Amino acid sequence: MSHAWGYAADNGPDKWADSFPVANGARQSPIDIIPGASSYDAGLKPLQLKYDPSNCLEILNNGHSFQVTFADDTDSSTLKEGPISGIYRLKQFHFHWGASDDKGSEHTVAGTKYPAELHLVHWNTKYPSFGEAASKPDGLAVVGVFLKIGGANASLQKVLDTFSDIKAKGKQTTFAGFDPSTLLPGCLDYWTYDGSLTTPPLLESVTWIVCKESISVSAEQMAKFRSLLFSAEGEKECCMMDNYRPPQPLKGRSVRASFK
Ligand SMILES: Cc1ccnc(S(N)(=O)=O)n1
Ligand SMILES: [Zn+2]
Repeated sequence: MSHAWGYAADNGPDKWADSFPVANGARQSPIDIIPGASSYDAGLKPLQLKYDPSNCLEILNNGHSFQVTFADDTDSSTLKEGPISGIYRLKQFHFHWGASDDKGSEHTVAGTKYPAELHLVHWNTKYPSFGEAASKPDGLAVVGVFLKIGGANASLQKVLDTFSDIKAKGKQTTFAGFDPSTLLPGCLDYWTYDGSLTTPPLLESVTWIVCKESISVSAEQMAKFRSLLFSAEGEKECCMMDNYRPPQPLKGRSVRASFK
């Protein structure tokens, strides 16, 4: 791929292996989660997510999605327990979504696609930084939450209200005091498996933790997601949608469930 990766026909997921051969690796993400084929593991602990809103810094359109970035210089916004050992710090959260409400999530559940999926990205503090951790097999832990069409989500609306400031690629704005735990479902039952980043560089360093319960989003709010642009100011406008990678081969991996 002579040009930057994206989600179009000429630079999308089917082309990523040209520049990132790990795209065909043994532990790629996302996957189709088949509940009946997952195995309940009584040894899996409840997730311990503790976030400090004062760590929330800014929101950025990075040309592939938008991300909310957190200060990660202390252990004040962390993921512990669950399937992981040690302390993982929250680095950022972002979303993936579709051009219509019948698609958009990266993980699927017995083939069911959701209109969007939230990813909360954490890195293992046994390593000195996110960048270092991202190259280690136990370096990252991403909590995935499905969005399902229903009532408007007041917490999500706080994020959507910044979109006029970050419409184009490269735009960012201050976003302080947001508590990402308000985007979590009430029940934190989860599936977990060993996987990868779902966008280049597709590093196989992620312990995936996918929540069984979804959060709500209204159809109007989903339309707002699609008002963002893949393109930068001055470029031909290209609406940001269908920024999801389809499920990848399981290649013998097992998926464990924290619930019966
Ligand atoms: C930080 C980061 C980079 C690439 N991909 C991901 S993702 N979609 O696997 O969470 N996160
Ligand atoms: Zn993601």
